[in-house]
Amino acid sequence: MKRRSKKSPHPQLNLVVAKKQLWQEWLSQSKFKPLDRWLKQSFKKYPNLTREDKLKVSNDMFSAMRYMQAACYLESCYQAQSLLNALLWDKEWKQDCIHEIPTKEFWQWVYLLADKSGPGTKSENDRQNWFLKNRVQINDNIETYALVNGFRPQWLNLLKQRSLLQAWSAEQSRQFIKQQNIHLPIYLRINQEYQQADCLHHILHHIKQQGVHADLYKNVISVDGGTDVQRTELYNKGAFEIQDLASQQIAEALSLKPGFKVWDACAGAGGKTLAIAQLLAGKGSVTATDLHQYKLDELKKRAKRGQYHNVRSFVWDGQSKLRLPNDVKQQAGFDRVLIDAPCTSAGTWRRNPDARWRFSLEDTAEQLSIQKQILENACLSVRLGGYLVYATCSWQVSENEAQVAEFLAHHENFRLQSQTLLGGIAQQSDTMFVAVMERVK
Ligand SMILES: C[S@@+](CC[C@H](N)C(=O)[O-])C[C@H]1O[C@@H](n2cnc3c(N)ncnc32)[C@H](O)[C@@H]1O
Repeated sequence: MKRRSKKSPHPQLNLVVAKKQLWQEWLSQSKFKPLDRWLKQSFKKYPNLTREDKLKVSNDMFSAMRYMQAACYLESCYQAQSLLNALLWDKEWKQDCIHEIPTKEFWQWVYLLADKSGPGTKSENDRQNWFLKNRVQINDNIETYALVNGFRPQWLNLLKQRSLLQAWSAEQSRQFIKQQNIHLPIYLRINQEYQQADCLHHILHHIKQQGVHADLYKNVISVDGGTDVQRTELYNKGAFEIQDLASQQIAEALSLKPGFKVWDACAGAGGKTLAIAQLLAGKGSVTATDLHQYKLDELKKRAKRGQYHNVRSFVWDGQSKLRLPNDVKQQAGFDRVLIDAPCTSAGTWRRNPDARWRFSLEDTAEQLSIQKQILENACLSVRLGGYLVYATCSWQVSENEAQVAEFLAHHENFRLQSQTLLGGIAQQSDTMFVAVMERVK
C-alpha cells in the first residue's frame, strides 16, 4: 500500500493562510495573553506547518507586537501627511485601535520598522519614502523616537527616574529604549557536573547540530535561532536549564556557601531555586514556596531531572509568617531569604514584546502592594546576620529602589548591602533588579 505523504502540496499557501488566521485569532482577544505560550498552543491546529514555517510566523507576530503602536501611529501620520504630537496621540491610543488600520498597511509598517521590507508595491514605496523623509524629525523628538521604537511616550517619566539613578546620558536612555525592541538569545545555565571544559564543548556542539547559532561565554551558552533545546537529549539528562543571564546573576548575589539554609519565597517553577541548589553543592537546603501549587509541581519535576535532592517545596501565600521547618528553627531562621517578587515584568519586554501592552499604572500599584506584604512577612524568617535578598524583573524605580527604601525606613534591623540593576544597557539580557539587605539586629 502506498503511504500518504505528510507534506502539503502547497506549503507556501499553508503558511500564508495559517499566518492570516493566527493573526486574526490573536487580535480577537480582548486582552493579549502571553504570545509565546499562545503560539505554542495555537500551532497545534496547524499540523502541516514545518519548524521553519512556525519560526517565520512567530518572528512576524513578535515583530508585530514590537511595532504595533508604531504602525498605528505612522499610518495616522501618513494619512495626515504630518507628524502628529506623539504624547497626545499616545494618551488616546488603546489596543483596540489596531482594528482601525487595514491589515495590509499594518504589516507594511511592521516590516519597514523591523527592517524586513524589500522593494514593494506602490503603497509600500510611498510609505517608505514618507518615512525616510521624516526620519530625522522623528529621531530628533524623544517622544516620537520612543513611540516609533515601541516605547509609549507616557512611560518616559518612568524611564527618567531610572536614567537619573543610573546616571545615564540622554544617548544611553535612547539606547535603552531602542534595546527594548531588540531580540535576545536564550541562555543555558549549565549544571555543575557538566561544567568541565570538555562537557561544555560537547553541549555546545550538540546544540549547534540543531542548526542554530550557539556561543559559549565562561560557563554560559547562548542560543539563537529558534530551536527547542528542551527537546534535546542533553536537556532530558539534566545537563542544563534555560535561564536568562540576569536571572542567573540573582542566585550569585545571594553569596551562598555550602551548608546554608535558604528560602526561595516566590519560587515559581524554580528557575532560581535550582540555581541556588547548585551553588549549595548538595550541602544545606532550599525551601521553595509559591502561591501556586502547579508551579511548584513543575519545580519538583525540574529538581528531579537535575538531581537536586536538597530542595523541599510547599505553598505559601505571603500573607503571614512562614512556619519554619525544624532544622531552620534550630538556627533561628534562614541564612538567606530570596524574594523574587511578583512584579510588572517590565524588564522582560525584549523577550516578550507583547508584555508591554499589559503594563499599566493600575497593575503597578497592585504589584507594589503585594511586594510590600511579601517583604513584611518574609523578613521575619531571616536569622541574625542572614541576608534578605529582594529581586524583580522590572526596571521601574517604584518596584525596586523605592520599595527597598520604604522597607528599610520601617525595619531598622536590616541594613542595605547593595542594590544593582542587572541587564539594562550593560548586557544583552532581561533587565532585573537585586537588593541585598543584612539583618543586623
Ligand atoms: C517573578 S515570579 C518567580 C520566578 C521564579 N523565582 C523563577 O526564578 O522562575 C514571582 C512568583 O511569585 C508568585 N507569587 C505571586 N503572589 C504571591 C504571594 N502573595 N505569595 C507568594 N508567591 C506569590 C507567583 O506565583 C510567581 O511564581
